[in-house]
Amino acid sequence: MKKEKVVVALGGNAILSTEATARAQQAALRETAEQLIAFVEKDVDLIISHGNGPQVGNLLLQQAAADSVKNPAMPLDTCVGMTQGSIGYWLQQALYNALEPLKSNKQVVTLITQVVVDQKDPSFQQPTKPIGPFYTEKEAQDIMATSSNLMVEDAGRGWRKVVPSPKPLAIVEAQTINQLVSQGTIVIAAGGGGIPVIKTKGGYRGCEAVIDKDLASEKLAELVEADTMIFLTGVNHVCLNFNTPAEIALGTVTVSQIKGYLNDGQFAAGSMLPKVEAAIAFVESHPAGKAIISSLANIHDVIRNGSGTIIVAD
Ligand SMILES: Nc1ncnc2c1ncn2[C@@H]1O[C@H](COP(=O)(O)OP(=O)(O)O)[C@@H](O)[C@H]1O
Ligand SMILES: NC(=O)OP(=O)(O)O
Repeated sequence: MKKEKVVVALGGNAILSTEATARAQQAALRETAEQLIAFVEKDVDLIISHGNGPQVGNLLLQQAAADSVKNPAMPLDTCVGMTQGSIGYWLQQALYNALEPLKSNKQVVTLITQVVVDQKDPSFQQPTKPIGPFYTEKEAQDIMATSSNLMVEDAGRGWRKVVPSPKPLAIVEAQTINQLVSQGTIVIAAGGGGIPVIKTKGGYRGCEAVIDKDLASEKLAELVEADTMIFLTGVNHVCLNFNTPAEIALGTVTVSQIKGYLNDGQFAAGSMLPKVEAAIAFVESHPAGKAIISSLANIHDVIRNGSGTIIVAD
């Protein structure tokens, strides 16, 4: 019998909780992997993607700090590839260790993934994706005055560097991902939104940008014809009137209903909005499928009891 194919997009708190050391991120991913084992117990075909905003911004700073003729700073597309490698390594190892007590013979692989974008995407002229550490406004103004960096205020949390974030159009390795997952391998793919590449007459070429991981994960789910797309973030449900006394948690909603809430401005740009947009895009592309937005901590309830916000076709 054909297994359910699930794409899980991991939010920032799955990787980085307190500090950005390798040890702390590996510890966070150990806990994440233990939660993700619920999908192995359910016996689904599993593809996992993840973000890299804090990590790729930190890596760029490290590159700039060490830049010299003999040790040149790497460009942003290469840094995205480097974070796919490091976060993929941590998660892959954590998953193997979490699988060990189950005596499962499941294999786990991290796939370096290139995501095709349009060279003319307006985001190249107007950077929108916050990456790296947070700064005070004063620090941000000083950075902008002394460098070519563009900084913006990020959802009330502080100021961050912003980089272009073009829309994902296609995934170069989609077929390989599908082949691996159909053999029963857990595939970690499109990490950090994938490495942005443009298609030229001479072949694919990397470009300096960071793709939104929710949009890239949706594109991946579409291309591998997933049955279910799950966004795991910091809240159990998408809410109306979020963080107010009138907050209402959404359970199962249709695409039309959630589009209405979106048009009413219920979802914050840069946080819940891209998840809701990606969920809508997935269900519209695959009306038999469903998109779920919930938290890692709630994953057992999502799997067993249909908890979380579930977006379905009308
Ligand atoms: N309408 C909303 N309903 C629920 N959460 C919301 C809403 N608007 C903003 N949020 C916040 O957005 C967060 C998800 O965005 P973010 O932390 O950027 O994503 P990620 O988990 O992918 O890193 C939630 O944990 C919550 O704090
Ligand atoms: N690439 C990306 O969207 O990463 P974050 O979710 O960590 O910002």
